[in-house]
Amino acid sequence: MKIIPVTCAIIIHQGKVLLAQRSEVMDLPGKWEFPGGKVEMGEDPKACLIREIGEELGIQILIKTELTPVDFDYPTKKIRLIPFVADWTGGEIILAEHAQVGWYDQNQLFLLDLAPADIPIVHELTEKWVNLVAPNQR
Ligand SMILES: Nc1nc2c([nH]c(=O)n2[C@H]2C[C@H](O)[C@@H](COP(=O)(O)OP(=O)(O)OP(=O)(O)O)O2)c(=O)[nH]1
Repeated sequence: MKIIPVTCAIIIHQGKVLLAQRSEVMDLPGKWEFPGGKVEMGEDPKACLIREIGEELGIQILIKTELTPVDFDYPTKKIRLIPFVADWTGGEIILAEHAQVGWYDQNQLFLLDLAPADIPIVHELTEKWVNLVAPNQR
């Protein structure tokens, strides 16, 4: 089975992280994830993420750092989830696809019913938190 590349954004704002809950009509209904989506043929992953965040949330982001991609096999597909830490630089959030979004403290993330591919990313985020978030934002 071919691996589908998917980008996702860890948007950190005022010391909190934006998580989105997938809606009933999406794959993995009800699961929480970092917003993003599939990379199109020939598309640069960062360009994909900027496009997906614009489409899904209606906001602009500035991509800062890439975390470690996660390969995950779901029953019907294999994905490579490519996470980028990003700042929210403009626009107001208007949901186009997700059921809801929320801003969470780093230590609340494991309380959510996360998409399984996101769990290693949340671990890495927790480990690197002090390096990723300035002291006045924590
Ligand atoms: N966007 C995103 N998708 C994730 C995450 N974790 C995870 O397992 N996935 C899965 C869910 C989907 O099976 C796949 C991404 O599909 P998607 O539905 O978000 O992407 P898309 O908007 O480009 O898809 P489509 O509706 O056009 O087919 O990756 C995550 O943190 N963010």
